[in-house]
Amino acid sequence: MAQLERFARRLRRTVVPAQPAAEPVARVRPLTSATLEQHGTRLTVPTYDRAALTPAVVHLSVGGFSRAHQLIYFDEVAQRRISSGWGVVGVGLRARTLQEALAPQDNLYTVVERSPDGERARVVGVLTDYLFAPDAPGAVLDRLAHPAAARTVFGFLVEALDRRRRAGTAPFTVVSCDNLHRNGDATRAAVVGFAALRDEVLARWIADRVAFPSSMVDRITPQTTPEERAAVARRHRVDDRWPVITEPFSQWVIEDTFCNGRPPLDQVGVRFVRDVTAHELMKTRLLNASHSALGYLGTLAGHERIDVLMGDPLFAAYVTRLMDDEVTPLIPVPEGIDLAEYKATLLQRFANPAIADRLSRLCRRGSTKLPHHLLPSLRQALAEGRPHALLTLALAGWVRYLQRVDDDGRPLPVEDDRGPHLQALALAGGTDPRPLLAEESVFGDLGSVPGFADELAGVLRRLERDGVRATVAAATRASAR
Ligand SMILES: NC(=O)c1ccc[n+]([C@@H]2O[C@H](COP(=O)([O-])OP(=O)(O)OC[C@H]3O[C@@H](n4cnc5c(N)ncnc54)[C@H](O)[C@@H]3O)[C@@H](O)[C@H]2O)c1
Ligand SMILES: O=P(O)(O)OC[C@@H](O)[C@@H](O)[C@H](O)[C@H](O)CO
Repeated sequence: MAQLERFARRLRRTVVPAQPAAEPVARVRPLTSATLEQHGTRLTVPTYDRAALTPAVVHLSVGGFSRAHQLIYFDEVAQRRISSGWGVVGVGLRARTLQEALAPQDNLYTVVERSPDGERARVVGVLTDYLFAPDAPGAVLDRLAHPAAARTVFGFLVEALDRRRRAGTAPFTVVSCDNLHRNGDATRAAVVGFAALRDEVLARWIADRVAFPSSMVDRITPQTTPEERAAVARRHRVDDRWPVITEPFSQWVIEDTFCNGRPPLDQVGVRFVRDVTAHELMKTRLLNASHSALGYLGTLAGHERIDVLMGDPLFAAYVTRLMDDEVTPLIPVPEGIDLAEYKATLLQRFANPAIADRLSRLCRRGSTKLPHHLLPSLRQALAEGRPHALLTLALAGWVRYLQRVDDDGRPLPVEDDRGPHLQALALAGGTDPRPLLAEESVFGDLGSVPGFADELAGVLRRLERDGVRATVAAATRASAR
């Protein structure tokens, strides 16, 4: 629990107050290598020689989260002079926007860590280069191994590994940082499967020689809004085109199976373990499932932010009971973790008003998240005859959300690649979830578990008849008895 204790200490420590005391207002300067020294009088900036960094890590798909999480750990490795051997090259596959933002600022960017007490900002320098793959596939492959034309993450990885194999070079380790069950195994299956489509020998070489450690990543990082960008300029006098706002808490647990050198991340707070499963289950089944439950039910009740929702005793009690009564009995406790303390920290993190995470972010991509975070608990509770009314209510919240109207009749935006299809099924069923539950790619066999469809239908009827607040209150009361 050392990490959690550090987190609590950091929350208590005084940092830049959200409303700084009056002081002479410094000029807002752009962020570039040339202005770093000036920003250094107000913010933490890289003090290491960026030009001396070896670009040893390629991060595919750089988003707000990776900039606030994985890259911070590598930045710490450089900043604390542990090693200059772990610079990061970012690769974008979908959108050019981040490259457009970072190129004029020499790939520097600001991360603002916000707690209820105030905030601290640092400039991250460990991103030595950023490539937009569709514009520069050869350069991306050069970084990973050496050139060709690929389009997807798997295409790039397979091509690069093939070049290494042909050149007799050792393969690299592939670390997945997605919130997926056994994310390393899932990545291995996808990469090996992709390779097998073109060359069985290559596929076997990858299966035998490449390490795909699973990892658990955690740091709540909302999407940066234009208002946040303006606030960073106002408070920290740094004109960053795309800063990142994040919380003080951060956790990264990785399986110790690297095949070709391991970054010294253990010296900057990363935990290496033999098997990450217990950590991953704790995080995804408690944090991510609760996020989804609060996202859907809170949105139906007309809320927009999770910190405000957590200030509503009804929802705070609901999520506490959901975690304590229904999820905790189903998950193993990772070594060295005090689950009660972990859950208390989660409640505190959700309620952090300085982060003000939007429920719309928590609601997106339900069809990919629920099958990993919520449905496994529900299925397991049903199989073991354990309490599951609050999990069922969370699922009913998603069904109602797919029907796209909140309790006051306001329309809801659904951000999900499979949204239109699932919405049509949810709407066709009304309070009968059977058409939706028949979608086995999302629900597996849940629809055929005896009695479950009727149970879910009962909750959907109550939501329609009594509204979300009364339904949440009744289910939480019943759980407490
Ligand atoms: N934000 C958080 O609090 C948080 C915390 C832990 C884990 N995560 C995980 O990190 C990942 C990114 O989240 P984020 O908040 O940074 O989002 P984001 O929208 O800021 O970044 C996502 C990035 O991935 C790219 N991308 C999306 N789909 C892709 C695809 N099919 N192929 C290649 N690139 C693709 C996007 O272009 C973008 O650069 C998600 O898997 C999320 O679950 C996020
Ligand atoms: O990023 P998503 O859409 O998979 O999930 C939304 C949040 O639950 C997630 O980003 C959490 O904030 C994160 O997993 C915390 O570490």
